[in-house]
Amino acid sequence: MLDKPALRARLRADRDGFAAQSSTAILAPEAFVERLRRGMTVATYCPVGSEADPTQLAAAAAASGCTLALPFVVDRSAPIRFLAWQLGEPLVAGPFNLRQPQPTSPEVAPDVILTPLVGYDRRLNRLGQGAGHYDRAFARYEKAWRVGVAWSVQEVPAIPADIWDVPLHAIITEEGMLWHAEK
Ligand SMILES: Nc1nc2c(c(=O)[nH]1)N(C=O)[C@@H](CNc1ccc(C(=O)N[C@@H](CCC(=O)O)C(=O)O)cc1)CN2
Ligand SMILES: Nc1ncnc2c1ncn2[C@@H]1O[C@H](COP(=O)(O)OP(=O)(O)OP(=O)(O)O)[C@@H](O)[C@H]1O
Repeated sequence: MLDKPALRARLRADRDGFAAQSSTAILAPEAFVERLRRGMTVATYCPVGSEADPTQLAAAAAASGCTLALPFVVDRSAPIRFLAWQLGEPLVAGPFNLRQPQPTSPEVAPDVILTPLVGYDRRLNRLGQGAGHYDRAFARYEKAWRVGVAWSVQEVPAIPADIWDVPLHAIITEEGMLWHAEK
């Protein structure tokens, strides 16, 4: 099995290749929308490069009366903070080519975390950027519903999991939603 750095390099290249020739979008599956409730806080993200675009999921959450939030990071080592944000509200340039909310936006606790990822497997293990930002956020907000968002080309047979890796509850791709119904 490839180690995490080798798998990341290969999957980033696969994702770039897929995004360059594809014009599909990720739509909000019914099973996702059904779980949303008015007043929930849903953390989305602004895609960078060839990452899957969660805009339709965020729009469905806003339409269901949820409050949106975006991750805010300062560097590799400091944890993510989720800051309140509304669709269309201006963003500022951050590290790693990210676009982030104004740092003065209020911090919020997410009930649903739409999570970017580099790779996933059908057991809902996730491979991220390697900074541990989301793994640490999952440990802090352990009750949140963890939903990975990806292109289907990012699926691999098995992600090598470390002890701190927290599996997802669901993964949404352009092909639909993969999840285990108990959570
Ligand atoms: N769109 C988006 N927002 C996000 C993340 C993410 O993965 N995607 N994060 C997830 O944790 C957090 C930011 N953390 C990050 C940590 C490391 C790198 C990083 O190492 N990027 C590579 C380039 C990746 C590529 O080529 O695709 C780099 O800068 O070399 C990026 C983001 C919060 N916001
Ligand atoms: N709960 C945690 N508390 C503190 N450090 C953590 C925690 N979870 C992960 N880390 C640290 O984060 C680093 C990166 O982990 P890993 O390579 O698994 O990241 P990843 O799965 O790519 O995901 P992501 O960066 O998106 O969370 C590791 O050095 C690990 O020690």
